[in-house]
Amino acid sequence: MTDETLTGLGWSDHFARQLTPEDTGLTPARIAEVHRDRLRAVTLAGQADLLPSESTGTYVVGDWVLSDATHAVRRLTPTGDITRRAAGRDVRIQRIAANVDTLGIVTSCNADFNVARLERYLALAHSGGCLPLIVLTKPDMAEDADTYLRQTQRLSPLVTAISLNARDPEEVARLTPWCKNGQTLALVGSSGVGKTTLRNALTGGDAATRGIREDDARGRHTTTNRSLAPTLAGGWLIDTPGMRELQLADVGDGISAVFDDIEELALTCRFRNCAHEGEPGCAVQAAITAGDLDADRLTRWGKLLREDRHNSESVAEARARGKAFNRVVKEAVSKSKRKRTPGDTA
Ligand SMILES: Nc1nc2c(ncn2[C@@H]2O[C@H](COP(=O)(O)OP(=O)(O)OP(=O)(O)O)[C@@H](O)[C@H]2O)c(=O)[nH]1
Ligand SMILES: [Zn+2]
Repeated sequence: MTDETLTGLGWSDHFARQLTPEDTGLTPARIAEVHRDRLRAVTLAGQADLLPSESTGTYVVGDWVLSDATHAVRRLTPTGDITRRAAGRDVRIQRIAANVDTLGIVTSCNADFNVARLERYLALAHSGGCLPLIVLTKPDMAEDADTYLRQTQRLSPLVTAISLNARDPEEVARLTPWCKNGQTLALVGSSGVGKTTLRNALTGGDAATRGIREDDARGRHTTTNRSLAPTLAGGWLIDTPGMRELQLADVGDGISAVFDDIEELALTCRFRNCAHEGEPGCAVQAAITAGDLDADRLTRWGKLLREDRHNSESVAEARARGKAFNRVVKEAVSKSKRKRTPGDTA
């Protein structure tokens, strides 16, 4: 099942390898929208509405499923998941999108620009198994657009950064390499940085942008659907709602990748548990003194690590609590069963 057209939907060997003889008769479908009681999918035959075989919360935009034309019979393991800690008091990891090739991290050349936030998104991209691409919008409105680009390029030699006016379709066309030939690009970033404007240019759509929506007396102001939209270049675009409550959890590997320079230095500190706060023989502090490492960067690394640990620990704790609660319920149920067993005089 390596049909060229399936490749156009984002299919690859990664999914083909998961097929078993039992799947004969089922066809691959890619989830484009998740609704309360049904899934909208794209297939080789066009769009299809499928009934989920698990709770719809199991599926996210970008997932591949095998379908019998009515149901999503089986969900295939994705190449990676973009996740976050769910907003609210419940501690829960929430999948946001799956099978994303490139995470387009959108920020604008103004007050939205924030190095620490970019680093969080880079960690998120790494943990989600996708390539990070930083898109700096509104350079046309900034006097010093180049300084933003330079700061971004300094983040990591592995990061590609592009500065473009999202309102100019010719400039937006520079994003084509990341969303053609079945490639999936997902956009993340604060509200108002230009994601809808980019989406419209890339897909030929006409979703209302923030500028237009502000004139709208009904006060709609956020993009709520997370849908998979075909791009004009033959790829796919996932536009997630403004992730203002982005909380990192379980992305320790991503943080290590983004701050590999510091983690490598830390290996050569005299003490294995060095906190890099002035201990003797600290290689990290030595690098700061020598001007090889930015002290702010060390602070941001520490903050992200603490955030990730806090959120991930809470997740583990919540799981443990859930298990303990289940045990109590089970014990109570089996006790009451024992009581009701006929002939049991105990
Ligand atoms: N001058 C200029 N304006 C831009 C650029 N990108 C976006 N805008 C404008 O900024 C405003 C916000 O853009 P949107 O595309 O709605 O932002 P968004 O990220 O989709 O916002 P949410 O849907 O709330 O997440 C609109 O008025 C756009 O026309 C740019 O590169 N240059
Ligand atoms: Zn140290």
